[in-house]
Amino acid sequence: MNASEAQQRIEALRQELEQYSYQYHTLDDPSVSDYEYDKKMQELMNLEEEFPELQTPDSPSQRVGGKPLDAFVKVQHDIPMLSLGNAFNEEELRDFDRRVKNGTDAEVSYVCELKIDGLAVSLKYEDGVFVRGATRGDGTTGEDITKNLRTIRSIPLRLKEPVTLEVRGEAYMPKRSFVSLNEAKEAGGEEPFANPRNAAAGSLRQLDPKIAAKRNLDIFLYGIGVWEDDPTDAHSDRLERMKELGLKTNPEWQKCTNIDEVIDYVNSWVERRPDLDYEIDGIVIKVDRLDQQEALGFTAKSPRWATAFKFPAEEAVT
Ligand SMILES: NC(=O)c1cc2c(N)ncc(C(N)=O)c2s1
Repeated sequence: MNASEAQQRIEALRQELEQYSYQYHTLDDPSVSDYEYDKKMQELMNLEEEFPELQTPDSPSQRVGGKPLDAFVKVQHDIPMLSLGNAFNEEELRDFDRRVKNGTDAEVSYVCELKIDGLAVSLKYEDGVFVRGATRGDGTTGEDITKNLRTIRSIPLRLKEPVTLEVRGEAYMPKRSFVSLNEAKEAGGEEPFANPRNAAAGSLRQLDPKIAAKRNLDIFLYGIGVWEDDPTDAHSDRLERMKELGLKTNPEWQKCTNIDEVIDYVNSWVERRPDLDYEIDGIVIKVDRLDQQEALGFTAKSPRWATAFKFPAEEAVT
């Protein structure tokens, strides 16, 4: 096989492997057997080894990259990753609703989303290619953990369209993975992690990507930072658009036309919380229309157009 034939075969294999990975990790709907996937991946790696000039960083073969880092590089967030104000009961949710209505002139709809108990991260895509991933850090300055985030199979290395944007989300460790990781740690005489959030944070702060790659981490994306020519005018549109681009969003979000519907949604998830395969520590409620978000603005550290209803700490995952 000559270089141009290899180039064609490599391109075809990359497309196939990216689609398989998207089906399996993002849609949770595998389209081929692991054997088939591994066979194609091995063929791609063999071709990239035979023709190293054809290797590119966005190749599916490059998920678990290189040698350990010496340290994490600091990165500045173009738009701060803020924390959320909290509500702990129904009355405080109604107070939030009153404040929102005082700050807007029209009817307000909300979007409710599960508050994932993991590590907040930012993913940057340029012309559709994943170029940088960072921790939230103090909201202004985070750490570059791109190599570790590339090992999360549900993070696409290339979006379905060549869009330039920065998205925010929560990397997390599924409950089942947390239990088996702690069993392995205890069997090896190592200190177990206290909870899945610490396990996810600990895994993503490893300097060696090979360790993160073994931790079966996952992610839900839920927000936008910088987005050139953003075509949306509501948060719910953004969630739909992120999904169209191949980004993994949480399927349980719901639009609510008033605070009573928000309270019903919150109460329903108090009951359903143990059924989830990942930990949540509450519900995030956001004003849906972006122009109303803009009118409401921010306090020194939180948006006025969102709040987090907090659940009591979940009983330990064992
Ligand atoms: N600190 C924050 O702004 C957020 C934190 C989280 C979280 N841990 N999980 C989900 C969402 C969401 N769906 O918006 C948010 S937003």
